[in-house]
Amino acid sequence: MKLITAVIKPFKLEEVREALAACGVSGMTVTEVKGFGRQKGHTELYRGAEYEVDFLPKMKIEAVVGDADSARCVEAIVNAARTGKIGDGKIFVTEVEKAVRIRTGEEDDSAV
Ligand SMILES: Nc1ncnc2c1ncn2[C@@H]1O[C@H](COP(=O)(O)OP(=O)(O)OP(=O)(O)O)[C@@H](O)[C@H]1O
Repeated sequence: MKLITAVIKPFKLEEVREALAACGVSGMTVTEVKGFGRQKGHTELYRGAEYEVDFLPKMKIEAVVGDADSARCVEAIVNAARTGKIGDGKIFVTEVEKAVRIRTGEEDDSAV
């Protein structure tokens, strides 16, 4: 299994959620975060206003998916989250050793 962590522009959350659902992703965790990338010190547009600050609001999406689905999900996120402007975000993919659905005790691929 893989953990896909995507940091995206907040207004793209719904589009990314729909794109992941279309990929068969059945669960995800979303957190409001702040961060910066290379654009630090430069101007980024957020809700129509220009900011020159260190940290900008972002949404972090975490989804654990089967190995076979990972590449397709990453592509779906890229397509849904891209505006072509700075600050579109990043995607990180990491290995997941174990998953358990607490209610049933199902494990790994059956649990995600
Ligand atoms: N190396 C990193 N490690 C962890 N989080 C990161 C990293 N780079 C970016 N992020 C997170 O992703 C968010 C969006 O990154 P951002 O799109 O600004 O990256 P960038 O490299 O500057 O790309 P761009 O040139 O498209 O703006 C940041 O606000 C931060 O929360």
